[in-house]
Amino acid sequence: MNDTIIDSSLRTVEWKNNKVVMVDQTKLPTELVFVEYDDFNQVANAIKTLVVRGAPAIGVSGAFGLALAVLQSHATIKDELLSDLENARKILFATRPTAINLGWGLEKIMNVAKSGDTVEQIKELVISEAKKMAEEDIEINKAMGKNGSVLFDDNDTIMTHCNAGALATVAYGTALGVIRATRESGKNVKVIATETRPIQQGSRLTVFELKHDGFDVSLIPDTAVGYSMANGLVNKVVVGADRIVKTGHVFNKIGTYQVATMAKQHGIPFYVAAPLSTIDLETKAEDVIIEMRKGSEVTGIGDKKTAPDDTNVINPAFDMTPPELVSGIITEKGVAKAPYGESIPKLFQAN
Ligand SMILES: CSC[C@@H](O)[C@@H](O)C(=O)COP(=O)(O)O
Repeated sequence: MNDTIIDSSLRTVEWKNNKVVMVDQTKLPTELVFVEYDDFNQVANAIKTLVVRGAPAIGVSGAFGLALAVLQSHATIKDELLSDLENARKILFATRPTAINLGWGLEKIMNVAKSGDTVEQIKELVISEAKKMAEEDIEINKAMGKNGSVLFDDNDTIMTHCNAGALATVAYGTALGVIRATRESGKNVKVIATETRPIQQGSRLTVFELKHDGFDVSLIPDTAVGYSMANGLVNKVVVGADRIVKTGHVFNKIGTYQVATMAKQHGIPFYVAAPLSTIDLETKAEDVIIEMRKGSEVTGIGDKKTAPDDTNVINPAFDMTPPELVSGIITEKGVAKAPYGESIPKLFQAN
């Protein structure tokens, strides 16, 4: 680990001197490395290879990718610039299919671009909107944290899965934002983080950022979720989400469904924290695409092989948790409870 100071000003992704700067999450927890991009194709590759990951963080990264695309374009008229942007949008959009925030961020920027008249004006509009989205992400996470903190009590031990933390957002986090806000409200909480095989976002990222932040955090293998719940080691769960549909079906990191099912079995409240930008009012649960990733993530850990050659692998990156397992959905506009078909649309009316 280099000696870069990690403090509350650390941004997972940001715009600096007409470049996109990101924490390279593939290097954590051993090295804190920042990468700098001036080409939207590099941003697309960073999203695809998980240099940057987490639904809100890839939403903002997509927006910054389009901000680079306006700077890269040689267009002299509006239509040419919009066509260059559309080309970049498609490349960025094709990187990862499940988290809706990516498409949301790209669409937001495209709409802003279309509202401009001249090439110069569009360039300014796109860059300032992308920067605004990054700043708003932090505000939204803090509002979400505050709304969620009332659901947690002094001395709770909270389980979380994957990384829905500062590193999955621009800063502060969604599920970990709720945990941070709970502590900021004066309550003492402990955290149990699942390892989250195969890419280990739990051990590499969640434990890294919570330890850095001075939390009492314990790491468990994914296989110890049932043990922890059955033995009274945990009394609440909060996770993030990559997409939530109108019916309250939650798409999140693979393994979330197992955690939620086990929580139901033990009468442990299971909460989901996500911004409104993660909610998809249009798509039906059965139509959401689950990203399937390469088998080598499962047949090895890093460079070390852990399965025989030519092993068949099924490696879905996300799963779906049905609404009957979800105790509440925490957003920046309030907490939705079942029936979600009614409470989720109401969150948008409050907007
Ligand atoms: C706040 S993002 C939602 C998370 O809970 C989680 O599913 C996640 O980190 C996203 O997966 P990832 O594959 O790491 O991009």
